[in-house]
Amino acid sequence: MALAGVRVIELAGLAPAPFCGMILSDFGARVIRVDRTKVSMAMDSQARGKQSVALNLKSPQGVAVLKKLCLQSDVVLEPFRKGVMEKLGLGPEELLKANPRLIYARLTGYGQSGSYAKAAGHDINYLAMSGLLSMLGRSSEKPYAPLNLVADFAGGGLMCALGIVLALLERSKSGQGQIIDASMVEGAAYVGSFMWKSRSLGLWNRPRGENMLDSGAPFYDTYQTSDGKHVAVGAIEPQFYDQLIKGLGLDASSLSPQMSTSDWPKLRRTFTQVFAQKTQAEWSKIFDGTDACVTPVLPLDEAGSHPHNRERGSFMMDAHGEVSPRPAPVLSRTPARPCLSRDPVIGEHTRSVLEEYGFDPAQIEQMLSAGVVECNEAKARL
Ligand SMILES: C[C@H](CCC[C@@H](C)[C@H]1CC[C@H]2[C@@H]3[C@H](O)C[C@@H]4C[C@H](O)CC[C@]4(C)[C@H]3C[C@H](O)[C@]12C)C(=O)SCCNC(=O)CCNC(=O)[C@H](O)C(C)(C)COP(=O)(O)OP(=O)(O)OC[C@H]1O[C@@H](n2cnc3c(N)ncnc32)[C@H](O)[C@@H]1OP(=O)(O)O
Repeated sequence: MALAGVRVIELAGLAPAPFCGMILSDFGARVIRVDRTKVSMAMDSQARGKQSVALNLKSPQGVAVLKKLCLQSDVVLEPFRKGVMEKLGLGPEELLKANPRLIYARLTGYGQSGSYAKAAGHDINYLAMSGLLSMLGRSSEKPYAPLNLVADFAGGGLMCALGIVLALLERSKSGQGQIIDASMVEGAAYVGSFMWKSRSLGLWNRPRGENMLDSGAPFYDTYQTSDGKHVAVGAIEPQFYDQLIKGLGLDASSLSPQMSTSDWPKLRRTFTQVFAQKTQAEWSKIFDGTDACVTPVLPLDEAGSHPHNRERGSFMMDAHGEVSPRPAPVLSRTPARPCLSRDPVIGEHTRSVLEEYGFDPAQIEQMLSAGVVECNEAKARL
């Protein structure tokens, strides 16, 4: 796999960093997640392929253990507020001095500088600060955050994984590591660059929810079908729009021109009435195989069984029967091979990892009895 041989130390955090770690693991990196001790259940639901070491970083010995792990690793990924690692004596200065090849990835909401740098926050806050949240939401409704997708995952975990891969590539030429300051505000905004760079095209001239791509256009929206499900319509280009009108059984000459924005509300009412006359499956039968850009709105537990997704194997089932998306993109020669076995129990691999990284059994036993580490391999076998 593309990242085979890369060793990552992921410090346990909330959603974004675990997603970054899962991406690296799916594409072949070895990811050792450092969990807190005295925690019963992992907060990480994106843990496939990872190993878990339970380590108390509030103890000097715990800090020394992490330093030794990072000495022999390629990447350290930390999900904490600015300054936390420095407070622990694990800041970039210390770790890069010991291991100049280390890639020190810092995934935060607001970045390592600026007045908000030490403020708590979550996806919706970062999305709001990026500027993008102001564009999300239907006309006359307040802005809404699309799940915690944009800042946490697209602009956070995924962007941080990109940064790590870029730094690994650069290190293959320079031999040097570096620090990655991954701000979710900036990552989200960067993902949304098109919104800034397409303003000159007049795409966003109207109020929120009245533009072509923000639910203003009737030919770019969702509609309820007679069985209470929905279809998505994205017939932007005239040649696709013509096929939409044809599939709906409407007479184009009786409708207002597609781009007559003042007639969009009336056109939407017409589409709403027509789509409500058939089931989602009936509309799929009509539109599948055409370029009308009409697709079923699939719930999570149906996406994997849709013929197109099934034919591609777009979703995977792990050893426990849990279905989730397969890693993307598909690399032809070195595709990801996601782990299908269960997620690690906290501390399951503490002993094996510490032995591998040069700690002798007596040292491990001493740290175990001192509460510096937790070894839960037995619990994992239950
Ligand atoms: C929208 C998302 C949030 C989604 C969260 C959900 C995924 C989870 C929310 C509720 C969870 C469920 C719930 O808890 C119930 C169940 C519990 C069960 O155990 C698991 C299943 C649950 C169902 C559980 C499942 C899920 O986890 C939930 C549904 C987001 O937006 S996430 C993005 C958040 N923002 C960032 O990541 C930006 C950077 N980080 C930060 O800004 C801060 O970390 C943050 C997030 C504001 C938290 O601040 P906090 O004060 O808590 O921490 P920090 O200041 O970062 O300091 C960390 C301290 O911890 C110490 N530490 C770290 N590692 C260790 C260690 N190994 N040993 C000892 N100590 C450690 C570190 O030294 C710091 O200590 P100090 O504070 O003293 O410096």
